[in-house]
Amino acid sequence: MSRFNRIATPIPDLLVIERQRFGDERGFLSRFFCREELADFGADGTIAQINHTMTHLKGTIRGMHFQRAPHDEAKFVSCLAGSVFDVAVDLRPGSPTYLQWHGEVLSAENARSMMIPGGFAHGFQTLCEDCELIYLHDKPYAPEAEGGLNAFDPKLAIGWPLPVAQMSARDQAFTYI
Ligand SMILES: Cc1cn([C@H]2C[C@H](O)[C@@H](COP(=O)(O)OP(=O)(O)O[C@H]3O[C@H](C)C(=O)[C@H](O)[C@H]3O)O2)c(=O)[nH]c1=O
Repeated sequence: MSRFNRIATPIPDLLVIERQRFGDERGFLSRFFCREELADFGADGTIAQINHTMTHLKGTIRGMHFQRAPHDEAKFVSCLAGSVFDVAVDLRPGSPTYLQWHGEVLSAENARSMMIPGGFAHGFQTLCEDCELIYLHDKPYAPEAEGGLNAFDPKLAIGWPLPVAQMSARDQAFTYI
């Protein structure tokens, strides 16, 4: 019996994973990640780095970030506090869904994660205050290989749900495609 539900998206290989919860009067236990079980969904299972972000202001956008090959990292993104609109953009050369984006609400409540293969840009907008995300990366941080898309690039036309409340200067400065 798998402890994860696999939810397909319109972009091949980009998946939403829903964690099952085993509840009792104390609360619940859920398996957060499982190399064996998620391998069935195409996850390589290598974890090179785990990052944790806290974002205080509702409406903040972080992204859209990626690392260039050979540092192009797969990410397993989960929200453990609050709720975010999580977005991945397909940057894989030759992909039939090249430059298409898909967004999902990830929250502490819905126990959903975005399983993002290498070759995607990633970003999110917070839907409430004090949102905490955990990222599992299959390759280490390589600042020299970092790139970014402008979250408001008309060529992407990402449907952010809220007016933007805050963005880093770096993110604001990303040029349009
Ligand atoms: C990504 C990363 C950053 N840093 C350092 C670099 C900066 O001094 C500081 C903040 O980095 P940055 O402003 O790039 O953080 P975010 O804007 O939240 O970027 C992240 O958020 C978007 C949505 C992502 O998908 C990426 O995982 C990541 O790029 O942490 C590290 O030391 N290690 C790391 O792995």
